[in-house]
Amino acid sequence: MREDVEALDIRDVTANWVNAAVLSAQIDERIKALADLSHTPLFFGRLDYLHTTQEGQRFYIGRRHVHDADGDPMVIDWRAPVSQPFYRASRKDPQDVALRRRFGYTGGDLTAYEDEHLSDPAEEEKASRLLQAEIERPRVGPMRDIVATIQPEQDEIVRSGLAGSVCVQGGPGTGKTAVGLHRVAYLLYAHRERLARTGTLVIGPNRSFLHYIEQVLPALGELEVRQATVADLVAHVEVRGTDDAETAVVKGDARMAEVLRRALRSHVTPPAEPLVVVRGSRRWRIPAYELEEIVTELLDRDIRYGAARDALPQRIAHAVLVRMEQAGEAPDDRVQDAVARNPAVKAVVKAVWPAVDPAKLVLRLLSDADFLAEHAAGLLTADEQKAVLWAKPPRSVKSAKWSAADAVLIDEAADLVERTPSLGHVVLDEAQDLSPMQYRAVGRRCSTGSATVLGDLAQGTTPWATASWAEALGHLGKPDAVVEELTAGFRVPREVIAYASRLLPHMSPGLAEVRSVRESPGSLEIVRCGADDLAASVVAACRTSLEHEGSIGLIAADARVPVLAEALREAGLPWLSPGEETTAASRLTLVPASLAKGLEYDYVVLDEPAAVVDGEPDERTGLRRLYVALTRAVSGLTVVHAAPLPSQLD
Ligand SMILES: Nc1ncnc2c1ncn2[C@@H]1O[C@H](COP(=O)(O)OP(=O)(O)OP(=O)(O)O)[C@@H](O)[C@H]1O
Repeated sequence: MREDVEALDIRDVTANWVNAAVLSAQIDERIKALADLSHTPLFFGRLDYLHTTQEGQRFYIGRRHVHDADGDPMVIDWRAPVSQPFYRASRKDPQDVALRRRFGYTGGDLTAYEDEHLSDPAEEEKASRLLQAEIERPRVGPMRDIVATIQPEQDEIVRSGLAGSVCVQGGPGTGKTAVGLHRVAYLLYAHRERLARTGTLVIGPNRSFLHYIEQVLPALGELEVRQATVADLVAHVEVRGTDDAETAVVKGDARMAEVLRRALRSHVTPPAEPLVVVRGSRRWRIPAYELEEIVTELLDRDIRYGAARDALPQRIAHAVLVRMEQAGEAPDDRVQDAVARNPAVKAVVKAVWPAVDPAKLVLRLLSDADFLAEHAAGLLTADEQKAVLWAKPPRSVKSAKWSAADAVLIDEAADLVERTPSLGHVVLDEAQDLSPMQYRAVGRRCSTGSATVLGDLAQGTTPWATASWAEALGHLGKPDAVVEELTAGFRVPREVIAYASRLLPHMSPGLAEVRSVRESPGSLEIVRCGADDLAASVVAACRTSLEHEGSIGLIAADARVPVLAEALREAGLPWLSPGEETTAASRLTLVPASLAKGLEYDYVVLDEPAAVVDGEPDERTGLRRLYVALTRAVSGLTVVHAAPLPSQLD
């Protein structure tokens, strides 16, 4: 295929040099896309259909489509409809599949295969060893794709249609992130043209997380997907300030949207004076009550403040034209445009419907107690108003110490003034941590598209973390999204997840425990030491973990990170920070507990669980943070503690 593209002669098919340059750039892209990747085999599966239906057809399934010299398919793209039974067929529902074969590779070499004769009642169901080997394959570098081993319940989410939004609740390591990314790849395949026009976006909690997942889609051949944090989306101002929890909760509450709406609309002042337009020798007069009718009509219609402001001069001009017609004139559109641009009309618009800068509007709300009280009446209590008001009001938008929550308020105000363009599809990962106002900010970026919302209520660690998906989806503007639950755990071995799940009843009662698909006895070790030996014991545990292949994460309460960094330095153990790529030479990452969410390591050493819990403002958040830290390990977890373990782990 590559040689075919390389041999293309475009001299006779291009009309001019621009065409030629564009076409040859496209050809270069195609050649690049067809490059061999030494560790990525062309196919990972085979399906043989029963003779009765597909004439005994046999398909090889891979990451991309491959055809032979005659153009006949040799490998089918995993996203094509014919590939679907590879992921979905089962003994209960064989979907006409006689044989499903999975291929195993080591490096780029074919080293194993596994057969299932789905239509043979005599054959027993067995757990896939290739799946287990794939999960336990040591990790170096960023997250990998899972195309070869997507599970049936995951596949249903991956292939659900573009029209509907989906929300996935799933415990740690159930594959939510993987499913979300593969869904984007699937949607781009199934709706390529539409999404190329409207765009797709993946939203993650922080830079290091985005860095960790950024290679998955390119490895599947999808290079066009944007990635961002919520903060990136609302970067209208520079964020230099922070809020205490109480303030941030009020600022993130959906009631703030109504406060902003009222405050913005309060800028519209009913006209008190009539309008007089002079044209040539004639004067046209529109009385104040008629201007007011026009303004009221625009206010009542649900259009953006800015759009209404743009429409107002034409509405007024129309009223003038009606007067002209009544007087026997025959004005045309050009006259209407000229009237709309008349200085008298412009002056009315400026007085009645002034331009509003979103950041200035928020600045005033947070600085001016009376202005806030007027628009928050009946919405925010006196205490809540006090919580959001700045103690020392800044002088200008530039000098204000905006917080992350303020930036979201400005985004809301900006959208009230001018509609935020919507993308075709948005994937929102770690969604449980968003405030209602943040959900709204994401929601307006997919208002005419659809969303995939991924999260785990038990891992919510912000003071505003959502308590129910129904509520969150309401704020997102997708109340009809289907909520799916993933309960099979791929990352964390059974023993470790069972240990972490002891926390569930104390922090998120009612949520289902993850069922691990992997039994790995000996994967959990708990080491007790004296307070003076803690750092040394942690370093020793890291050394032991480093004897294994793969990545090692040392997770600790944020406050303990400097102490441990020093201990590692003294011991001569090099380490990385989250977001820095692990390599074969550098495999140990020192992870503050606040950044551990969404990440994973082959072996994890967890420093002093009690400190992780105590690092949070309340016990529930502390236990949730600990739950996140306890569920990052793929092959082994060593917990090292000097202080007593939190009693909920007993
Ligand atoms: N079907 C699968 N085949 C192979 N590996 C899988 C499969 N599903 C998930 N995994 C692996 O399990 C691990 C956890 O997946 P992922 O990070 O997507 O889970 P998550 O639900 O987002 O976890 P968390 O809640 O901790 O963020 C990853 O290494 C992923 O590649």
